[in-house]
Amino acid sequence: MSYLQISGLSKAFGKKQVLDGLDLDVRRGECLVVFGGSGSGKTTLLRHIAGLMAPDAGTLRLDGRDLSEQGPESRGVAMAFQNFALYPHLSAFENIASPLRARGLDEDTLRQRVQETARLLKIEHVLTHLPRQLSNGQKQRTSLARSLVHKPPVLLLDDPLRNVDAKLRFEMRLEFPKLFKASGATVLYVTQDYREALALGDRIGVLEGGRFQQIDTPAGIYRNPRTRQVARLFGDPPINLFEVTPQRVAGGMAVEIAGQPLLLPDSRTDLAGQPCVLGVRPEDVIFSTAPEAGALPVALEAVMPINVRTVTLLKAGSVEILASRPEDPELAATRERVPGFARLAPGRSLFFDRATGARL
Ligand SMILES: Nc1ncnc2c1ncn2[C@@H]1O[C@H](COP(=O)(O)OP(=O)(O)OP(=O)(O)O)[C@@H](O)[C@H]1O
Repeated sequence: MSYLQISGLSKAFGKKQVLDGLDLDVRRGECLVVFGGSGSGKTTLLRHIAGLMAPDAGTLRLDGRDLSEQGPESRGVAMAFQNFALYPHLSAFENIASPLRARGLDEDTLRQRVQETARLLKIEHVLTHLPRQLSNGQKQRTSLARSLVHKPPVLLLDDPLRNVDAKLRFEMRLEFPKLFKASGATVLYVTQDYREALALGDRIGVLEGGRFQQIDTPAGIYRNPRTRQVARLFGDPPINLFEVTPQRVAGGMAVEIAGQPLLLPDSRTDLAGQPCVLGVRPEDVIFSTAPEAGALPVALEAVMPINVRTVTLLKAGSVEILASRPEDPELAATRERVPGFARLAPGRSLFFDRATGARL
């Protein structure tokens, strides 16, 4: 059942049609990532949901209620921006408490809520600090705590990791899914980074041309992109694209690449004779030096080692272990705790001296 329902949302700025009849259904408690290039209208969409902007056409409903008559403060929607502005003269505690004070909450409940949220974000130890005494990561967490503290039913996050360093981005990406689930909020999360989208979204909406081109799970978007454009947006190195006309051959179907035949492993006989574009992800191209029937003759010209991986956080008691595997959207979509076992790859352990740090 859809919780936030947007139908036919349109918005133009002058001659520029930014949103063009956009439809979106968000389920209660899910994290929906709004993914799209710069200027595709992601922030504009969030501003409409928050009530900071009125649409030219279309309707927005939250839990069955029409939002058009409701001002920003009565919608139950919290929005956090790229630049998390903290009040410089207030402690982290008071910054987090500010939305509760504005609502006139009693002191005991307020303290309890702030503590609880700070614990969730691992900033209990810096609550007395002023913003200038906080590291960037702690500032980030403090502003997130401020967005979460009054338990908004809907949380809108506008590219919150855009301006943070790589290490913090990585840490927060690992923590966000658990944090969102613990908060109970329905989250709309804007990003331009496809890895972040794959890592965080229960579903991802690809915004282009004023509408969602596809809304699907990360694995669905990655494995079954609806268009060539969507296929190209996800994946680094990008998907290989070849203009081909599949033909029936003895043993199945084949295409011609650079004048040489390549046997297709999938029997798409319905495409025989139809000019089309073949898309193959780099991880699905298998190179070998041994000749194989139906394989395309190639030469390996260059090698570039890069890390396109799916990273997992494992816990043995309270000990955290990072593990990574080749990019794996199915695994990346895991939100539940999965019991299992960890082994070490043979011949890869490095030992260092405890006192000097020297390699043993
Ligand atoms: N208030 C406004 N007045 C005029 N044009 C606007 C206004 N707000 C947004 N735009 C234009 O609408 C388009 C979409 O802007 P928006 O900020 O929604 O994009 P975005 O997808 O969030 O981009 P980015 O990822 O770069 O933040 C842009 O071309 C922008 O210049």
